[in-house]
Amino acid sequence: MKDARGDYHKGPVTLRGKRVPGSTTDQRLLDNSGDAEWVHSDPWRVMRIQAEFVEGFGALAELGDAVSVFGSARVPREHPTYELGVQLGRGLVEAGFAVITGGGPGLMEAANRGALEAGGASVGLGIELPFEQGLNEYVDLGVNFRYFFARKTMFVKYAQGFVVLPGGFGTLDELFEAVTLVQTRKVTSFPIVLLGCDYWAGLLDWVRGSMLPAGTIGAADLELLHVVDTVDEAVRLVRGSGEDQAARRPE
Ligand SMILES: C/C(=C\CNc1ncnc2c1ncn2[C@@H]1O[C@H](COP(=O)(O)O)[C@@H](O)[C@H]1O)CO
Repeated sequence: MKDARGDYHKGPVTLRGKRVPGSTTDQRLLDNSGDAEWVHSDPWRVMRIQAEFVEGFGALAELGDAVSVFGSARVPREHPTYELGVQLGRGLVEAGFAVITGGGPGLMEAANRGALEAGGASVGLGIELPFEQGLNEYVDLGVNFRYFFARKTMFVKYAQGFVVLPGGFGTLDELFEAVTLVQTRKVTSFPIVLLGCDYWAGLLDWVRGSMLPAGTIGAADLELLHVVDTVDEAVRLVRGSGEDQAARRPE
């Protein structure tokens, strides 16, 4: 609406001069003619983003203790690392955790499969991709996201820790998002476990041999990553942190 000075106010936004629209918001709302391009505009995008958060929070609020598992979308079922993923899903459920993955194929499917077969909650947070394959068949609670950043919030908000299986760029993105949140203390008591010493050795060497001497991380930051070779060790590390959190929880 226009004020006495002729300024046009649209929520917190003030428009002046040639930016003042020739029609009011109500006029545009009630005018059914014209093209439908507006549904693809940023304000509508914000509504869809909000809806993703609301739906994600609603679906996961009662999940209970959970661990997010990341790993390659490309590892086939016959590969030994797939079996490691199945065992991880199983081990986490036996330790009392729900398992949250990206809901896709490969090692996500493996962890969901282990979780489901062990009788636990098996969550898949799917993402809309051009080459999307849908949720894997071992997900029993699935939420599909259009936006990576909304989905990432769910991985952190509803988990007590992360276990990271071998993976590519997607897995590294999720790993370093978590590391940054812990490093900047946006989340606390949040173990990040890399499962597969051989696979992760090169990355860890580079972190120690290049990042540390360059001063882009501190020595204490190295402690943020736990690298292990067995499911038992991974589960022990995330369970340990769960106990820390329980001890600090108010009565
Ligand atoms: C590549 C293929 C399918 C991709 N489908 C995905 N579905 C769900 N989540 C995915 C998918 N691809 C990547 N992600 C996320 O990134 C991580 C795996 O990425 P990487 O590059 O394979 O390591 C994973 O944790 C997901 O959250 C068809 O083969």
